[in-house]
This record gives sequence, C-alpha cells and structure tokens, in this order.
Amino acid sequence: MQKVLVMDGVSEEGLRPLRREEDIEVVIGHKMTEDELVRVIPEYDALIVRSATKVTPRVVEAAANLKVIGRAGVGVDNINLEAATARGILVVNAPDGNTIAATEHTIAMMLALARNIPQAVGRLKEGVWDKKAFLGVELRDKTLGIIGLGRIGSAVAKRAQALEMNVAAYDPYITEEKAAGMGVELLSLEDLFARADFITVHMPKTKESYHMIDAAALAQMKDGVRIINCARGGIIEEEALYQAMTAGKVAGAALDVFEKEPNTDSPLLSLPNFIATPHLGASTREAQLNVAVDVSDEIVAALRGKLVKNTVNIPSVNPQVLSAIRPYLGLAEKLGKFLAQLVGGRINKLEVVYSGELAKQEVASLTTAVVKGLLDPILQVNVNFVNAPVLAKNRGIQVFQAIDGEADGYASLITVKVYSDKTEKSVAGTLFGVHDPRIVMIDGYRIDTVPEGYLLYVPHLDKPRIIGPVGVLIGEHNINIAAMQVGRKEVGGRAVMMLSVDAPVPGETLQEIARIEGVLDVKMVSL
Ligand SMILES: NC(=O)c1ccc[n+]([C@@H]2O[C@H](COP(=O)([O-])OP(=O)(O)OC[C@H]3O[C@@H](n4cnc5c(N)ncnc54)[C@H](O)[C@@H]3O)[C@@H](O)[C@H]2O)c1
Ligand SMILES: O=C(O)[C@H](O)COP(=O)(O)O
Repeated sequence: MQKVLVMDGVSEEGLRPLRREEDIEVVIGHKMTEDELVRVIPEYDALIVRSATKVTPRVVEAAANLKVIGRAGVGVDNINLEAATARGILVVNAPDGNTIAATEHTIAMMLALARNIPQAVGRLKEGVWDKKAFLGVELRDKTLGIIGLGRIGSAVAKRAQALEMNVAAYDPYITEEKAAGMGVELLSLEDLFARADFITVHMPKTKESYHMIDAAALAQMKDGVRIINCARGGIIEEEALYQAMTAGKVAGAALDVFEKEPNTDSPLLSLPNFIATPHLGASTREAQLNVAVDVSDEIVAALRGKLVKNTVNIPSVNPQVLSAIRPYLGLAEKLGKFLAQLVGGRINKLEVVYSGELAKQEVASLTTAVVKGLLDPILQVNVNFVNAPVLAKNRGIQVFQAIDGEADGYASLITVKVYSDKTEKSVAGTLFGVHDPRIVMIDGYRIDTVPEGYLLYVPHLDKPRIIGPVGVLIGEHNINIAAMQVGRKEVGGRAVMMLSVDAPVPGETLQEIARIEGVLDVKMVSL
C-alpha cells in the first residue's frame, strides 16, 4: 500500500483519481508545524500541497520513502527544489488548472482599483452613502503594462484588450513575434514603467524578479500609476510601495499575495487606496477541482513509474518525443551500467553520441538514463532520473551529449564513452526491431551481445588456446554459458570475448582466467 499525504485543503472531489486506486491510501493532513511534518513524513510515498505547507530541507531530509511531491497549483516556491532533487524526489505541479481563476482575479482587482469598489462597499456597510469620495477612472484607452507574458499574463492581455486598453508587456523570455501575435507591444522595463497607467506582474518569484518593483522602479513610473500583484509576494517590495503610496506617486495598489503569508498586519492595509485579498487568485471551485484532478493524475502516474507531464525538477518530455525515445531508455541505462563495471579509476567525463534516427530526437532524457546507469552500481544512494544529473555534477563528472548522423549501418546508435583518471572505455548499442537491445561495439570491436544478466568481458590476444580454456574454467565451476561472441579488428591482433553466463563467475575463477596466457583483462558485469 502506498500512502499519500494531502495538505492545505486540496479539493476532495479532485482527489478522485487517487481514491479509486485500491493500493493507494489517501490521508488528509491538518495544518502542521515543520516539526510535526518532519515526524509524520517518513510514512508517506507522496505529498500534495498548495502554497501553505513549506516543504523545507528538514522535511525532505526526513522523507525516507517520499517519491513525489505534487503542487496543486503553479508556484513551487514553498518547496525546496534543491533538496528534493538531491534526494531524487520528483516534484510535479498543475500549471494549467488555475490560469483562468488567477486571470479573472487580476481583472477583478484592476476594476476594483479603478472604481474603488471595496472601499465604497465598506462605507456603505458602515451606513454612509458617500458618492463624492469615490470618483474612479476608466480603463478604456489606458495602458496596461504586463510584466511576465506567460499563461496568466497573456490571458490578462486578451481580457484587457476586450476592455479597450492598450496592452504592452515586458518579458525577456518571449519573442517579439509571439507578443505581436497577441497584439501586445514588447517593451523594455524602463519604457513599460514610463508608459503604463496600470502595471500587473505575472512571473514567478525568482532571484531576478525578487523586489523587481522597488523604490527605484517605482520612481520611474508615471505619477498616479496603479499596481496589481496576483503572482507572488516579494516581487513588489512592500515597504517601498507603502512609501510611494503615502507620497502620492502611486494612486492605488491591489495585492493578492504578500512576501510573508498569512499577513494581517501589513502597514499597507491601513492605506485607503490599498486593496487586498488573502491569496485568493486560484480560489475558484473550478480551479481547485482542475488542479486537484491534474495533480492526483500526476501522483498516480509517478507512483506507477509512468509518464509524468508537469515535472518541475526534471525536463518534461512531450508525448511524441517520448514515444520515439522510450524504447531506447532501457538500453541507454544499460550502456551506462555496463561501462561503470568495466572502467577502472575515478570517472571524470562521460560522452554520449546519438546517431541515425535518434540524432533527430530530443535525447536529453536518454543521456540522463545513461548517467543513471553509470552511477547506480557506484553509489549507495537511490539514483533516479531526478537526481542523476545532480549526483554526476557533485562527483565532478562532466557530461557531454552530441549527435552524429552516421549510424554505421544501424537505424540508430547510442555510443557512450567514459573517461577516468586511469583509462577510457566505449560501448555502443542499438535496437534490433523495436524492442530488442544489443551491444554492438566495445572499444571499437564489433560484437553482438544482449545486454542482460551476467556478462563476462575478456579482452585478449587473437590466438589459439584462449577461448577453449576460458570455457573450460567456467564449465568446471558448473556455470552454464548461454552465448558467446568474439570481436577482432585484424587477425592476430587484439580481440574481445563476451560470454553470457547463467550465474556470476566467482572471483577465484576470474583470477584463473586472468592467468591464461594471452588474456589481457577479465571483468564480470551484471546488467
Ligand atoms: N495568486 C494566485 O493564487 C496565483 C494563481 C496562479 C498562479 N500564480 C502565480 O502567477 C505567476 C504566473 O503564473 P503563470 O502560470 O502565468 O506562469 P508562466 O510560467 O506561464 O509565466 C511566467 C512568465 O513570466 C516570465 N518571466 C519569468 N521571469 C521574468 C522576469 N524576471 N521578468 C519578466 N518576465 C519574467 C516568463 O518568461 C513567463 O512568460 C506565478 O508566480 C504563479 O505562481 C498565482
Ligand atoms: O501558484 C499558485 O498556483 C497560486 O498561488 C495558488 O496558490 P494556492 O493553491 O495556495 O491558492
């Protein structure tokens, strides 16, 4: 039975994909301190959170059985990705389900700011019919400056255009063509600050975006600008905003998010032209159902070792690419595993070259599979697709990936070369048909070996009285030889012998084989 801990009031209805799995137990957690979470987390295989629960390095460290963390929403700044990745814990999110909710909340905030709706409602509820105090502004013909033109930013742009606003944006990561296709003018940040009547931010909180709207940025804005943040607390420096509002530079501001949450004592809350909501951007029935269903599907897939779409700490692969490379994943891992057992010394470099049909695909996941295979026999820790690149980096192994159109007559070929401080070794593999993996080259010698079970690798001199004695020694230990290949480059030179055996050959037999005249080395490999 696998156990999933669900925190932060994730929609119960949306947990259906988890609830219908008989071997998955869903536990709804109450609000916990870090210490409480550290105490209970070892029991769980998966954890689902929204933004309230902080998945700190301590929580990750204690999570002995955790395979996946699911964020029922977009922002993952409450999850320590570095710690999760280093421990091989997959992080997934549900980035599409609340886009419309956050977009509509942004538009609602902009209209509420323009027409002082929350303040007017407040006065009316106090029994005051005050028409004069709440003279608003119209949105039509005003310029909206959007910072971050992603899913939410572009949906906000579309709705603002329907309100007859001029829409401009700053986003260093999207092209002019993409923005032009939305009818949005891409500007520098300085130009956006100088032209916008309303500014709304829609990017993640990163090192670059943290306090992007600070005193200096506010000073560059138009007098009377109105500012909205329905993205992440910390993008706007709250103290600087407070000063700019009290100085009359900023006519109004609407925040759905704060640097510290929950937040009920911000000085901003005392200002009449400041409005706020308690992080409600994603709080619609529809969005909560969407994100809960999406993340539950992802958790089931992750626990079953199936394709997971919205991975945060490993690159996600689109389904077409995946169907092209999936058959090669096992082979790639075995090539890495094979070399790990062949090469002596400290490994410092790995090169993976893709040829033939594979050279036309996105092969990064295959390279990760090679790295995983290479590190698996070497390390005690669980090596998986999430932590393999980090572990390689931490061990000082440089990983290079290249493509080469020429596949030596095969439809596709993966050639892996490993360098250590003592030696270098290479191996190449392919698929015969769709599912039939083969090692077809070792150190430039052609062979044809199924990469499975126990393999004995014996490089030797190409002369008589070697193959026979090796076979006899193995036979004397009652070990059956299932297959044997020999590869050589020229007659009388060096050659390699690969034997598939039904059981591991014991150490003393390996030493006896090594003593046969003409045998250059002997290695037992388990795949
Ligand atoms: N208030 C809420 O409840 C709520 C709900 C959903 C999403 N969000 C937040 O809204 C934000 C946007 O979400 P999304 O789904 O649109 O994300 P997204 O990834 O689709 O878009 C983010 C955009 O920001 C751009 N960007 C990144 N760094 C930037 C920078 N330094 N300057 C300018 N642009 C930058 C990216 O290029 C991208 O186009 C996120 O912070 C997310 O966590 C909040
Ligand atoms: O990033 C998000 O998805 C939003 O900020 C929503 O956060 P919440 O799930 O805590 O409401």
